[in-house]
Amino acid sequence: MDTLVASHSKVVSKVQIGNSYENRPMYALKFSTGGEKKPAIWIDAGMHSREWISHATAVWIANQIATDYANNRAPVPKILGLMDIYLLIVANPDGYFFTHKSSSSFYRLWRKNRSVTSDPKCFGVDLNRNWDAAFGGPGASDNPCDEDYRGPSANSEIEVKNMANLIESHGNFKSFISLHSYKQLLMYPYSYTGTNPPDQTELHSIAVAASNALSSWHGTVYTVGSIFNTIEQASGASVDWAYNRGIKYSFAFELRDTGKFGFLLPADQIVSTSKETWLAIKYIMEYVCNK
Ligand SMILES: CS(=N)(=N)C[C@@H](Cc1ccccc1)C(=O)O
Ligand SMILES: [Zn+2]
Repeated sequence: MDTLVASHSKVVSKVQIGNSYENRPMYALKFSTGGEKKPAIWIDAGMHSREWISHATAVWIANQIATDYANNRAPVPKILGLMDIYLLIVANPDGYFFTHKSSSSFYRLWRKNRSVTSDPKCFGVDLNRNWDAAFGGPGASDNPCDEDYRGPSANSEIEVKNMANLIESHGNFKSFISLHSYKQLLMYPYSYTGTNPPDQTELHSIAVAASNALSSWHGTVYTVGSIFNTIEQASGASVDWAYNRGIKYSFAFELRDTGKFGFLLPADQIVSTSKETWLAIKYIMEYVCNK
């Protein structure tokens, strides 16, 4: 991040949105051509720490946004002329650190954050169940030892609080994109209910077009739909929270693959995954900035 800011200081800056539970700084990259409170686009990665392809893709995309802007390559200059982009590469720093402590699966496949819970044997809250959106409903667990433990209350986790605070205090986000892995899905709200969101038709058509752009690169096939219909019911999810706050263009990606490697996607797929994902994200951003 520091290298990117140093080499593109006119358009990229680092914003500390707070610290994690274990006191690691949470830095979002802000891409802006100036102006106050311009409409903005949010992209986060790594909410689930074992989904390493999401962090890697976010790093690649950060560099792509900066270099496309510097080289005046469409549509980035147009997008940044109208909107700011906030990119949080590591939404769960403590979990990410934990996944690097050992290659044994207890560490490498850690998903949650690392907060102490009411059960001394079990650490961590699933940050994607801790948001104030149907919190505590079906699609999350109240057992601290479960992978989808929602936490004691909505926004109980400092990492979620930091993200929600930035988005709320900014108040002018138009799009919210959350990168996860794996399963190759491009999804929109809701996850807490099977009821269609009011903007389902528009969100579905954007997601279909974006996934077609993605597939055009390497032939990777994504499935498109609401989170509830496509992957599972989940309460307390970030994308539902964003949509309920009026951030209409809210999406979640499940990046490669479909299970051959799963969370252990080999590093030699990082660049091709990033390039195809960028085509989809670029499509969404351009659509939003034309609205
Ligand atoms: C495989 S996974 N854990 N990334 C699937 C991910 C699905 C989801 C995305 C967005 C909103 C709600 C739910 C989750 O369980 O949080
Ligand atoms: Zn995930």
